[in-house]
Amino acid sequence: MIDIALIAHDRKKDEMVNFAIAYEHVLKHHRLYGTGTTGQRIMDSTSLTVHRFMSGPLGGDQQIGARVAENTMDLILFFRDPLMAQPHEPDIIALLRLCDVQGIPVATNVATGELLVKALERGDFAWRELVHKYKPGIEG
Ligand SMILES: O=C(CO)COP(=O)(O)O
Repeated sequence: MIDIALIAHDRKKDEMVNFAIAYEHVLKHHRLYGTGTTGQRIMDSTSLTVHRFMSGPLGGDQQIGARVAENTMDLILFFRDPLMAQPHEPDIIALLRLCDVQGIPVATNVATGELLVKALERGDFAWRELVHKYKPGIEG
């Protein structure tokens, strides 16, 4: 079981909901987190439970970024809108930067998201469970 963050910009939320429906059988075995609206949309359309942080523009990306900085988030699925300026662009860039700092897999579009979830399904994220196990103070 790993910790997965699900985030989608407004024009990508339908895509994220469809993704969550399609891969519910995989996602249901993991701890799920999301920004406020994305998390709610997923819960409205699936039987998944998503721990919701703040909405993105109000700091949700930063809250997830804090988990990444602590090395307690294992996979980020962040379907971004490349054609619409976001008021919280610095928060988004900060989150992606922290993923690179910690070497956390991050998908910024649905195609990459599918590849990572298929990798998750076949056990390629087992190494992250070891990170949880051997990191003091982190739930394992
Ligand atoms: O803005 C977001 C990510 O940057 C997403 O936030 P919401 O899921 O609350 O819409």
